[in-house]
Amino acid sequence: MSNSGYYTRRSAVRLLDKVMEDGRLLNDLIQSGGLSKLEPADRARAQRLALDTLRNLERADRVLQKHMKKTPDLHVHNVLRLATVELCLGGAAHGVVNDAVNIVAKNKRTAGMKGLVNAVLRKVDEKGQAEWDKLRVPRLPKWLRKPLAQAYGADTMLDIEAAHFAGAPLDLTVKEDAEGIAEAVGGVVLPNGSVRIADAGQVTALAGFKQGQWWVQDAAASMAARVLNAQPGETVLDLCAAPGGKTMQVAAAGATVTAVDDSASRMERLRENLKRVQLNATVVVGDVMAQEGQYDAILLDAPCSATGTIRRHPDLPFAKDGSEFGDLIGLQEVFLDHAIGLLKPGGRLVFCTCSLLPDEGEVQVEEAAERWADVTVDRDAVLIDGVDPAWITEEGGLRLRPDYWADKGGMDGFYVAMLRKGQ
Ligand SMILES: C[S@@+](CC[C@H](N)C(=O)[O-])C[C@H]1O[C@@H](n2cnc3c(N)ncnc32)[C@H](O)[C@@H]1O
Repeated sequence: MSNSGYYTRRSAVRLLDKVMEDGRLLNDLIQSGGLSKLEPADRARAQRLALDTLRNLERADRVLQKHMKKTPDLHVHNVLRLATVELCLGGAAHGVVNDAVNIVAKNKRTAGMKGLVNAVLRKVDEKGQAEWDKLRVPRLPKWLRKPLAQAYGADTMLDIEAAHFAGAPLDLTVKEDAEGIAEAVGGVVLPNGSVRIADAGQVTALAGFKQGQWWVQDAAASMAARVLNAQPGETVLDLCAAPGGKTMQVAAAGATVTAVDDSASRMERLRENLKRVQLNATVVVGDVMAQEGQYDAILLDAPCSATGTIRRHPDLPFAKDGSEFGDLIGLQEVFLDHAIGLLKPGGRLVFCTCSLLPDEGEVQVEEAAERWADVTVDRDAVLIDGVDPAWITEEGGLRLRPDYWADKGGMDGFYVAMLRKGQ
């Protein structure tokens, strides 16, 4: 790391503090300028340091416990955690330890801890790496581990945690010619038609970005629009659409799309995305519940706990505690009922969430089918390319998990189901 290492590391620690203290998500912090004072290369490094620390937090704490009598305050603890992860992943001790000591020393509130930070990190440097290699794969915090273990069993839970720890490759959804694009970007075509790149580097520098030939979207998330299977000329309502990964798939299929989302800033990104890939949609910044009309097909990608995306967002288990999930589940139910009301007779609706919690997937669909006498779950519709029939659940939806396709680099946790309205 260059001599800007100090500012980079201090910024990364500040991100960690805000995730853990204020429950803020890393992406939101970065998008609202959390790293704006850094040069682009240092910004990327700070983000990577924060992500590495969160992914390895349990391991860092286990190593630190051995060399400290008491847990220090959160900020000092985060300085130690970040440095421990760097040291144990092979970082050069001189820079790592000096910067950690300076971060603590230059803050009046924590200056008195600089001796401790120095002493602890010297011990971590001496012994940490040998201890590190013997540590277990980090586990999810109890509040999330418990419901997931209940849903999937203890063994699967370990597989899911291993997938979270492994992180995620970059997946692209292509407009056309997956083989050609895979060759151009040095990737492979996945069984569902997405293109996967193991070590992508800067996304905007990849072949075909400027020409709008593809967009970034996890392979699992791309399954929702594939299940919807929009046809040219159909009217499709994309509810909760921003930043538009699925809108672009539906528009690319030739359907007439209306994309709705109540976040003006996220819809600005959707507009930019549509422009880059040269596709069209009617863009509505508005509430799901305010939508009217009748559509051939609807895609509802409801706001959810996002617990399926922990591979990419290891901050989530530390920023959240599950307390807002009840409200989200309530919202999903209300949105689902409103969306069903907007279907033409004979119309179809895809409900999806990037959640691993059955309450945000299987249970929603099962209960909606009970509430609506003229709505059925179409279990054949989810059997698309790349789907193992064993992934189809009792009520007829598709449960995708991070431990699936383990040999290919996994996939996000996701749920998709197709509901059909009677004539
Ligand atoms: C899972 S994200 C959507 C991702 C998007 N479908 C895609 O593929 O890129 C959920 C979205 O729901 C939107 N949302 C939340 N509450 C909403 C509401 N009441 N009305 C409209 N959109 C809402 C959020 O702004 C967020 O963009």
